[in-house]
Amino acid sequence: MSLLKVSGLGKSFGGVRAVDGINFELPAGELLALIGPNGAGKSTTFNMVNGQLRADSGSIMLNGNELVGLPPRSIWKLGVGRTFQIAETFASLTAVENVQMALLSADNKLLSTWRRASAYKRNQAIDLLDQVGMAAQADRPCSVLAYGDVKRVELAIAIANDPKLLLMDEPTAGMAPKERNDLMALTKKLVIERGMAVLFTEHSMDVVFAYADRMIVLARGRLIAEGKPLELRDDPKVQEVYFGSGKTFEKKKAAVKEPA
Ligand SMILES: Nc1ncnc2c1ncn2[C@@H]1O[C@H](COP(=O)(O)OP(=O)(O)OP(=O)(O)O)[C@@H](O)[C@H]1O
Repeated sequence: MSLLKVSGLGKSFGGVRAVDGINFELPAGELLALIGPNGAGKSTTFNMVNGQLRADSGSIMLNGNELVGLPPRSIWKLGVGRTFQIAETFASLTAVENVQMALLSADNKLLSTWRRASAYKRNQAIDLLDQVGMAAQADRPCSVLAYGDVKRVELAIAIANDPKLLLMDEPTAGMAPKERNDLMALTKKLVIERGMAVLFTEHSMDVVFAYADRMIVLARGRLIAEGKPLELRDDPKVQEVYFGSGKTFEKKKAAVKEPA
């Protein structure tokens, strides 16, 4: 049985069918990329899986539990984690304190009850930092860390609750190629070591081809293709909506920065 089974999932905003009856499965231990052009329905799909948006139709089963209709915290408790962007970490806290905060939250403890803040599960927090290669920088404030290192701390925070499924929304956005590869290699290592599944959106096709075990392609809310990335590269439907435009997302983004 797959860890995640999405069936007939749909969501409309007014007259726009943002997600139009999609089906896919994700087994444990797999890195699955969700790709598609702007407005394809990727974020809407993500937000339905983590409970921020309620689906209009369909089902999202995690290990036999229906997630549709549950609030985000219940979904998180059932084992769906997500990475948060840099702005959402506490930059003035040290790396280990950030992970300790995540452990507190996982244990349902409030900050006000955290009497000995610096002592709370410090060893466990250091162990999590060790898993992402950041133990040596545990006591440095996140504000002074390199961008790629902050991303590693974010990963440690995301795995503090021991998720079965980790959602990563554009994990490598804004990173240089070397940092991207390091982060995705680390993600792959965690997937293998922890038997965790990862669903991620990604604009860099290089990252998808190098690291995703499988990918699903959305266009206008519909799932138009799924399979191994290198097998889908030549799929005419994928080329038409994605590569066939002659523009990758990267080029599009670069074009925006160019003077008119
Ligand atoms: N809150 C909302 N209200 C109205 N329309 C929305 C809302 N959220 C998304 N949409 C519409 O739903 C469609 C899918 O949007 P979505 O953000 O899921 O796409 P995406 O694939 O994540 O795009 P991008 O790559 O640009 O982030 C789009 O037409 C978008 O305008």
